[in-house]
Amino acid sequence: MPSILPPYPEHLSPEAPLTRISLSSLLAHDHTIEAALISICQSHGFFYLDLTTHPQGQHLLTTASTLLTLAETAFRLPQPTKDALTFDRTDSLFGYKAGGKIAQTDPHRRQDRAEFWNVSKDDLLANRGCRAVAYPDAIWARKTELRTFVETAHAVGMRVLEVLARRVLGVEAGVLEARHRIGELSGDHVRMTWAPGEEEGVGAGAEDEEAEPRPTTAPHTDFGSVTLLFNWAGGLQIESQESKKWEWVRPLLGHAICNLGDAMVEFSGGRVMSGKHRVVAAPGEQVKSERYSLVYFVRPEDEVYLEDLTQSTVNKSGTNGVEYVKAKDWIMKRAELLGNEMDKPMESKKSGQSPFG
Ligand SMILES: O=C(O)CCC(=O)C(=O)O
Ligand SMILES: [Fe+2]
Repeated sequence: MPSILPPYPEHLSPEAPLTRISLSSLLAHDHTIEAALISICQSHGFFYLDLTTHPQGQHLLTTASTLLTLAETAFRLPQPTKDALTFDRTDSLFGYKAGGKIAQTDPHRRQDRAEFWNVSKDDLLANRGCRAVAYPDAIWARKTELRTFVETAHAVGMRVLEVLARRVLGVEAGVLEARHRIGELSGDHVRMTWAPGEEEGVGAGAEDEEAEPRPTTAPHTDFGSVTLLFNWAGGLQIESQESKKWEWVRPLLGHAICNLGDAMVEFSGGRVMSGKHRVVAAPGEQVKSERYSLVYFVRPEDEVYLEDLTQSTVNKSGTNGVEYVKAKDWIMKRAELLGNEMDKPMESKKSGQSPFG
């Protein structure tokens, strides 16, 4: 945990009612847990993943804590060093993003506060054909830990996809597996995020519940398949499907927060959900603390079509009225919406639009 974080407020409402799924049970193919997972994915798509009782989970927890120390170093690099590695969003997703961006999907058009370092899975694993982005030495020196984090997080994501393939899409487990091979080029990456602390009283819900807070990370749905998130301070909120109100997500020790992204909405023909979320100033006394998070995005391979896999025959040419795009193009289009340069929202068949995840 970032050095001595003040406690999360005891009573903070509304709180997102996230179910806890045990990684041990999931890896043991426990039917009750699989059923719970399916029902979550068909409603809001967010859950806590209890990592405490399985060696793979414990490994993720230890590595996440180690990588937090890397994040502390990487965001403290001189601003010109960070700026020089800014990704341009039309060509690459990997490198640095400063705060101050306005998301196209944010109706309030407020500048975000979070900085990102996005480190590509393909660079870390030296996958054939990767672009080999130049990361700062401080990051590259920790590539061994980053690599094991990638391998374990990817394996956990694949287990989630395996359950959904068989029991929601009604296809063989291998159908999704074959579209998310770790050794093939994809938009998968480790994201470290950082945002400065704020003055007391500026947090969402602090005084005026209706006031629109400046986002740390603007409202979005993730656009990959599965996301694994580690955060230590509060501030993450999920939009309730029913009330459309923002609900707080309490960080839980020993747990990751797991959610589905829009690629899974496409693959499943709309049978699963990618929940809309955002990050605002941490609640209570935590508001003054710097906020870090660590994310792994499992995404489809670059050459994979974002098609509805529940349909047995798919016509990619568009002559049946539906034109499918390849994951690489889809992800780049979504990423272009990150900044404030773009005016046009892009079209999607089923999922909500978001510039971030
Ligand atoms: O920082 C967090 O808690 C969430 C970050 C997030 O949603 C994202 O990077 O897509
Ligand atoms: Fe996200």
